[in-house]
Amino acid sequence: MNGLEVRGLSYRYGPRQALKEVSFSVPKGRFCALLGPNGAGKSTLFNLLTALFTAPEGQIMVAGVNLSQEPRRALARMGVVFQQPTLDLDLTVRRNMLYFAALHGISGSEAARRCDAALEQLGMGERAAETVRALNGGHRRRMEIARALIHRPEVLLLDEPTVGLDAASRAAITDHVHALADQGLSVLWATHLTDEVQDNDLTLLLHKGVLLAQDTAANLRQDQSLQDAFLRLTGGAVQEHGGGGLR
Ligand SMILES: Nc1ncnc2c1ncn2[C@@H]1O[C@H](COP(=O)(O)OP(=O)(O)OP(=O)(O)O)[C@@H](O)[C@H]1O
Repeated sequence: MNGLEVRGLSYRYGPRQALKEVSFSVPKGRFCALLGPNGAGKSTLFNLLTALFTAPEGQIMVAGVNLSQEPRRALARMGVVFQQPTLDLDLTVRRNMLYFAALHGISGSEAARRCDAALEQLGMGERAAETVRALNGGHRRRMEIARALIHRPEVLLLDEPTVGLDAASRAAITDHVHALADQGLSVLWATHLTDEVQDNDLTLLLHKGVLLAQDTAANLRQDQSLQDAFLRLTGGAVQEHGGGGLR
């Protein structure tokens, strides 16, 4: 069974078609990079996958559960890291985590155990007692990812999670999330930064609402850089931007 399965998904803002018949799947234990320049439709796709928008056409299955038919069950199988941080800066890392656990109906020693385990997975175990305000941007992001794991989801969605971070923090976070996929999680990672994608990753290239390609990064790029492969596939619509980015 796939972690995430999307079939024939379309979405319009009035006359503007933001997504057109998008279909893809992310198997269990795979890291899937959703690459696209600004305006490609990544945020629209995320809003549909997280049920913030309702899809008028198409089907989304989360770990085998139909999102439109059983939203609560489907969302319970999904962890989400949104582009905008949503942390209480004045609480400790642990308090933030426990609050989130409580929202999922997890409390007491079970919540404490899960909180410690999730923080360890992101290399954040020693930071549990610090207030979030004292953490740097990279550690705050890692904490948010740990928090998204506390209810043990099967699918993890991340919407441009490294925006605004330095190169070292970006590399640490991408490595941690690749390790989570290796442990069995299905990961969908939206980005416009090609250097966050590894050769073995599934890669979706979204451009103007259409999936132009889906394959491993190695197959897509062949003997080129991924950046150059994108230029080829998008007919030059994607331009180089600092840090291996697409705009
Ligand atoms: N509320 C809206 N009303 C009308 N058009 C919209 C709206 N939101 C997005 N769009 C359009 O839909 C298309 C897809 O936008 P979307 O924000 O999903 O792209 P994106 O890949 O997330 O881009 P970015 O990286 O800039 O966030 C774009 O053409 C955008 O202008």
